Amino acid sequence: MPELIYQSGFGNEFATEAQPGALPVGQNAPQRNAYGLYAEQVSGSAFTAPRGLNRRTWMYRIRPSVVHEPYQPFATQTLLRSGLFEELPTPPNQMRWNPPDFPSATDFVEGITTLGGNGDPANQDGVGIHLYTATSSMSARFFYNADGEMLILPQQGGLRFVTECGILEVKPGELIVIPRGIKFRVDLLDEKARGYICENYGQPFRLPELGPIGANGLANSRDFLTPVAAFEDGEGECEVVSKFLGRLWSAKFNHSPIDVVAWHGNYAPYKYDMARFNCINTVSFDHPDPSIFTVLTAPSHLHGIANVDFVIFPPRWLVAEHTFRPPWFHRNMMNEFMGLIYGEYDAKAEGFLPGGASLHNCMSGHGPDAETFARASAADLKPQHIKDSLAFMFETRMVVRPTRFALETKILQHEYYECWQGLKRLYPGVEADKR
Ligand SMILES: O=C(O)Cc1cc(O)ccc1O
Ligand SMILES: [Fe+2]
Repeated sequence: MPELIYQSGFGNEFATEAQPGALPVGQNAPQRNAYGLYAEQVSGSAFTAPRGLNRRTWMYRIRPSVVHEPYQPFATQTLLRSGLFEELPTPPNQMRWNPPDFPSATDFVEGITTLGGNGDPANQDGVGIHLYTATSSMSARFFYNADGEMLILPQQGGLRFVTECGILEVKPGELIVIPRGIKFRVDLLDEKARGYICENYGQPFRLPELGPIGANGLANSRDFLTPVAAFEDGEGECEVVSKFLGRLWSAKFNHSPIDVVAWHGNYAPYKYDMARFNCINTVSFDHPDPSIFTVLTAPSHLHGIANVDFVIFPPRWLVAEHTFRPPWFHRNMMNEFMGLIYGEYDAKAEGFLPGGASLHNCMSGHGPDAETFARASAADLKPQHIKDSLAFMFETRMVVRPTRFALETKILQHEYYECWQGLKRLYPGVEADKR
């Protein structure tokens, strides 16, 4: 496969054609399109959304999207769940999971396993939080999600996304976002694949405001990559799976839905290499709230309160003076789901594994484990490089309600709470002086 070509910039107005002259000039809907293509607009926002938030793409395709047989319920039982997430009561406990095993002969869609979520796709509010494991490519199956966009984080194994807008490849350390409704197929680049998905039912992810940081920094717009047009002229039978109001549906197509020869617009998949994140942090003392590490934010209707923030803890230098450097003890209004792409997270000495996950919900106390607390309280505060580690957080406004699977699976660590039980009373300071 030749090296893939991408267009750069977050939410740009892109224009791309896989055959010369396929894109009309000066208008969107000519009476007849070049090559006998059909024009189709895909809107990712209301027609009337303000300019800066308006998202739409014009596609020039071999057949319009409407040409298919009716959708039927998807026959395979999967562990994919959606809001309202009411399978079981949500305990206020801190929770942590080991990485999931790899099942055999499961593709990306069949292998999506929901750990929890909040809100309701019917209200376009909230998130679904999933793990995926895959051991086979999707071949003649395609997928689209009408319930939300999907931010996908490979943790093991590379993935090729063959989408209506073109082809993207991602490996662990990169993220990919597939907008609501865009069809795609996932092919494996390695034998096995595993990772995380944040399904965002709400307003699309955008770059956070930078405020006093200035015009540059954190995730820079030019590092987001969108594919160029690429199409399949496939006339064979295939299946399109739709996630619609929390359920999976399946329809027969007599052609590949990846038949977009040209497109222009600002509604398209994108990827980002998290190694490009320009990490900003203290050069004096204490450390800022983890919102300083926000890569992307999806706002809610409440000003300043995200439906979900995507935050990373990338390799960086710790230089804070007279400071307890790991995450402090805390309780939050927001709800924190964390995962680990590789390495070790600086708040946990052990037990939080690459491919695993943790959940600390509204007002549930958490922070460094006893071993980390002891070590960091006594550490020699010379500059320290956190390298080879990438943790992330989906920080969301509403309580993340675990699924039945999440609460009953053997990968749930029932002993998680023990990691804090060694935090002995130090008051009135005699022991503290000795530590
Ligand atoms: O809980 C966590 O590990 C994430 C986190 C890190 C930090 O430095 C401060 C707050 C916070 O929620
Ligand atoms: Fe936290």
